Amino acid sequence: MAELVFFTGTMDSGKSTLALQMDYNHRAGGRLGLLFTRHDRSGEAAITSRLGLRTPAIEVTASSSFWDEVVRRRTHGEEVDYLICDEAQFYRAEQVDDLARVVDELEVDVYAFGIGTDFRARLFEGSQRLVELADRIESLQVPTLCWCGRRATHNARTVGGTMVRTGEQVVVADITGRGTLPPAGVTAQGQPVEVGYETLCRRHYMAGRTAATADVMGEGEQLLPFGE
Ligand SMILES: Nc1ncnc2c1ncn2[C@@H]1O[C@H](COP(=O)(O)OP(=O)(O)O)[C@@H](O)[C@H]1O
Ligand SMILES: Cc1cn([C@H]2C[C@H](O)[C@@H](COP(=O)(O)O)O2)c(=O)[nH]c1=O
Repeated sequence: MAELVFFTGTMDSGKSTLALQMDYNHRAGGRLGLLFTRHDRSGEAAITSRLGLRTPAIEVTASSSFWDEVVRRRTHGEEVDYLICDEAQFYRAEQVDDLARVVDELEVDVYAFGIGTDFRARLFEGSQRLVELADRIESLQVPTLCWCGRRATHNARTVGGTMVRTGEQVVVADITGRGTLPPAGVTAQGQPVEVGYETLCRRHYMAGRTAATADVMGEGEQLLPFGE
């Protein structure tokens, strides 16, 4: 039975790496699949991992139809056994419905990867629909850590180094100080903005405390060892 699986975790938790590993393993097992992404940080139609892997992918746009893509390819004799869908938080709800239909009616496995919530701790449209429809939801196994040592659960956005809670939902950018992107992002409309992201535990997300403000912590607050 084909299935729709949603692999989710914070930014930088290894989703794209896992997406490429899944593709590699299925391909090695003789299955054929298609790779999709939307707004990858590289600015290209590709799935890129911070471990250095990069594989070309089909760019999903607001009008893309997964159903049409699979049916068209199969009509031309192409085998399609599975879909790898990265940055799935950016997909429209209708496109996730489409993915579920591809699973149920075409018997194609769909492996979707994405962050659950945005910088305001609100579900992205694509992630919400995946949570509603997926056969299984898998959390990434290697936790990213907050500066305090706790497991990070939230994605904070900084503008010019300061954490913000308002702004456009989609601003493509990297974790501050990591990756190849400068500390700048680009909105869905292509506007440049000075944006970075940082993964935080809920406590520090709610308090608005990023690593930059850790050295001016309130009294009584201590760095915690990993796991607590
Ligand atoms: N130099 C490195 N050495 C070991 N692991 C690394 C290195 N760089 C990145 N990683 C791993 O890659 C993960 C990020 O993978 P990636 O697939 O880009 O994440 P995501 O798609 O979730 O944003 C990090 O959490 C870390 O585990
Ligand atoms: C929290 C948040 C993130 N984004 C963007 C930033 C990155 O380009 C991607 C996430 O990429 P990753 O592979 O999971 O690291 O999403 C955004 O546009 N809006 C947000 O609120």
